[in-house]
Amino acid sequence: MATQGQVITCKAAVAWEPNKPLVIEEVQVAPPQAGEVRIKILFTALCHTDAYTWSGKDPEGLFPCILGHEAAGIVESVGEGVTEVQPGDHVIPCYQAECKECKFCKSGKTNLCGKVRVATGVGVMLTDRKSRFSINGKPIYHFMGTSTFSQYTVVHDVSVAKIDPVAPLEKVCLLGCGVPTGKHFSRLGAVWNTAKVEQGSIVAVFGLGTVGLAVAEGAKAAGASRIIGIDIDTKKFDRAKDFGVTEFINPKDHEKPIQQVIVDLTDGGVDYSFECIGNVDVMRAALECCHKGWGTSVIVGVAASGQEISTRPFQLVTGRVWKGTAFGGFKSRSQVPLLVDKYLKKVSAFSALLNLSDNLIYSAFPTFCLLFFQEIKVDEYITHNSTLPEINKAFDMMHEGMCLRVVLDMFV
Ligand SMILES: NC(=O)C1=CN([C@@H]2O[C@H](COP(=O)(O)OP(=O)(O)OC[C@H]3O[C@@H](n4cnc5c(N)ncnc54)[C@H](O)[C@@H]3O)[C@@H](O)[C@H]2O)C=CC1
Ligand SMILES: N[C@@H](CCC(=O)N[C@@H](CSC=O)C(=O)NCC(=O)O)C(=O)O
Ligand SMILES: [Zn+2]
Ligand SMILES: [Zn+2]
Repeated sequence: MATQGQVITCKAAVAWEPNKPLVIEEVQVAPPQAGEVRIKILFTALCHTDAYTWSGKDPEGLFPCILGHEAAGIVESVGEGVTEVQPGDHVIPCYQAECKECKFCKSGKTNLCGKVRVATGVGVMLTDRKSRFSINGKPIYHFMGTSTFSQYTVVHDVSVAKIDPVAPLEKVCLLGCGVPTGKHFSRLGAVWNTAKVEQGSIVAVFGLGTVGLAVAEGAKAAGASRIIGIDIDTKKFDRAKDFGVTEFINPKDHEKPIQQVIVDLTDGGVDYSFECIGNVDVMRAALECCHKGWGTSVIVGVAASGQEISTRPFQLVTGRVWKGTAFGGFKSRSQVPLLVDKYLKKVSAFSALLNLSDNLIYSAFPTFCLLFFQEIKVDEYITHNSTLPEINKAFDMMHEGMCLRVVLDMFV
């Protein structure tokens, strides 16, 4: 039966209150309005950021809401004026929009987009500042402009990446957040976009979850000579070797501050460090373990409301650089489809070569070819598969440190 223009009643995991178990509810999903797209979500993964907002520590967290932002699905219907996708298209909803028109998009300096952020930050759609989700007339807030813990969701058209229909949605759903955030994918992602790790660099990765391991993998591909993985959970260490980590440190094994331990081990500090946890004390350690004069530290983790970073300004005066990254610097609508192509090994070498200067093509060509044609790891980050009704157990696994990504089949 055609559902276009109709309210769809479907199942969704609703977060009624912070920290209270998600409840599988029958929700009503209104048809998309102008500039909106309704998507049938087939697979969604859980990211630590969902747990963060659910915990009540996100200043933008509103309840009741439908969490979820790492997913893939099929367009069910589109609102007026939507031209770039149509029903039946395979898509990845992107929490980071790309309108291609706002000053952010046009700047060439950032992947952040300003078009719908004001609405997605308060759980509504831009057109009328209302939610498309309700339960018996009670509105339920959207989350990150995606709300993928629902069998159907409505998103802004600037937040939809159309992908090759051949791609397995149960795998490429991971390209909606965590993996690209850290991964290089032919000189893209946090390691390349944000920090530009060079051959021979010493890299420290704090936090060996999906995001940290993707950073490690990217650093390895960039030619890092040492990749030091730091985690307080030693069961993370074995798996991390497969993602390129060469040395492990558990801060709990040391009396000295972890930054001092790393400085001592590296003749003055690392060239690059990445904080992939969301802990402001660790962010400080990650900056302070960087080498004087040039060390760069990238904040990837998301810290709780009220938390602030600090260090002695002398750390920066003496040449260390403190940066951050959102979605690894990727432009969502234009680059997520390329990541999918790369996963499918179909992307054209030519388009990537266009991104390189002549000198770089000449000097980096052999390395580039190696990187470009190497297989894209995505499946390796999926440690568990589950279903929507089992979502609370999936989050338990995350909190116990049992998993990397758990992918939920939304219709089982
Ligand atoms: N900036 C961005 O665009 C994105 C940021 N994130 C953020 O990145 C962070 C990591 O996300 P996931 O990998 O999904 O999380 P995760 O929970 O899978 O991994 C975090 C790791 O940090 C370790 N850890 C916790 N406290 C630690 C400490 N004090 N010292 C050392 N290790 C510690 C844990 O044992 C775990 O292995 C989260 O804060 C998440 O919100 C996630 C996606 C995108
Ligand atoms: N609402 C949060 C913001 C958290 C945050 O920084 N999110 C990251 C993505 S985390 C994905 O898993 C991000 O890209 N931020 C940029 C943005 O525009 O939100 C808070 O206020 O703490
Ligand atoms: Zn995420
Ligand atoms: Zn924009």
